[in-house]
Amino acid sequence: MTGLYERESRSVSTLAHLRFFPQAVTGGKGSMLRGDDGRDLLDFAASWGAASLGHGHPALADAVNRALTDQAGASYLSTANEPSVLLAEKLLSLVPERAAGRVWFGHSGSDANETVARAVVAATGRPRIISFKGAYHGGTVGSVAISGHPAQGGIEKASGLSLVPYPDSYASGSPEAASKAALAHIEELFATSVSPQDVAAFFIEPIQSDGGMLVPPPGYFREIERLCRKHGILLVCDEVKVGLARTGRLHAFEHSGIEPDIVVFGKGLGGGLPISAVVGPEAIMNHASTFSFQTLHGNPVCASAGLAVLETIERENLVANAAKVGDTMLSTLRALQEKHPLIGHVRGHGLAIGVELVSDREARTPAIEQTALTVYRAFQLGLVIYYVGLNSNVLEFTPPLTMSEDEALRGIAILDQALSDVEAGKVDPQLLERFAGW
Ligand SMILES: Cc1ncc(COP(=O)(O)O)c(/C=N/[C@@H]2CCCCNC2=O)c1O
Repeated sequence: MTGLYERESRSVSTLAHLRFFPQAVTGGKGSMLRGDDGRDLLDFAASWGAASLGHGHPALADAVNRALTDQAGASYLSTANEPSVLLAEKLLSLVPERAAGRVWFGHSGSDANETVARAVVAATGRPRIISFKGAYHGGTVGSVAISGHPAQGGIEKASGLSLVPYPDSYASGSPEAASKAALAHIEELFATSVSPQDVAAFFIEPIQSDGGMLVPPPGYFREIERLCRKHGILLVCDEVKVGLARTGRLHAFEHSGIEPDIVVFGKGLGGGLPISAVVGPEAIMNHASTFSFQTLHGNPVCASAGLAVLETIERENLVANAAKVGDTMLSTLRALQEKHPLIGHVRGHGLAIGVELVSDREARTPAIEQTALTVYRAFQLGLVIYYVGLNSNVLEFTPPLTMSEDEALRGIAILDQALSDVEAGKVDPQLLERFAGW
């Protein structure tokens, strides 16, 4: 345990802790973080996907410095400011026509999804919302209320919420079986307990990330879109973690061939600064004033960061980089399945990848302790990677969009060693005593 980590334990609250190992950093550049012990750490997490441009990207630093040096206030509540207007105009140009109405800015994916959950009910007069078991839409009261992640069990859900299963092709044995089962559940819901005309919105993740990096079966979300259109249900796509180039397309929903009514952005939009955005139809987004606001929403510094991220994604062709480097990672990880019995399934698109670890391939038994030991050992060897999943057994790869192929292969080599060490019983489970994970 390093000095900084010990000092943190005597000063910073644990309320926000989601800790897997004693990571303590003092700086970073590109795909690298600098540990307080001076170690170079290769970052496959990018702070849960927020550091989309890596660390210390000059375009982001320059944009933030300019916005702070000539500061157009610190909010958009009671004044327009140029950076937030420019960013709104840019986002409107990037989403499907049906969503290109107005843009709301927030600080986080949580406050964005919470705002959508309230606005769709208020604007449509429909009291119900559908979302998925395993979904993580946020950590605030109103976003937890429409989430389905087991880590939030016991926290109150929205009274009109229906949670339905997300199709899991690995658990179901095939994409076809997964899609059929998940769609049958929705048909049953509409036939027995929920009138579709009462449903304001269906919240989806185009890849369910905290639920285990679940990639939806081909055609599944086209069918969900068809049902939504048929019943006048707004399709809300939460692109907070896997959006904005991460999957090798600008929007992750493009892989499913759908056009959401409302698109939610966060995390990587700010490149490490707190900004989120909701882009949706004018009828929803202009339903009222003084409906959802916090003082620093739409501030010009974070809006400038968002503009710099979108411009850098275009200028450095990061959509193509995510696709290329991600394909290399997927094929390299799949090759490792031959060597490591722990690897049950490798899945993802671009730089949104999940590796599910199992202790029994036939039964697909979640390898919960081995997953925790693997990420701890990887950290000891110089790689930062976290885990997700309903059973906390899915390694999550969300590296900076700027990561190079060489860095990707170097990180996978470290992971290879970590898996070998865990499989050989060389990693002491007592290391996990102070790290509760999810
Ligand atoms: C699809 C999706 N939508 C919304 C959110 C909430 O974003 P914020 O944590 O910025 O409020 C998230 C946040 N995800 C969590 C953040 C907490 C740590 C666990 N890992 C995540 O990526 C998300 O993945």
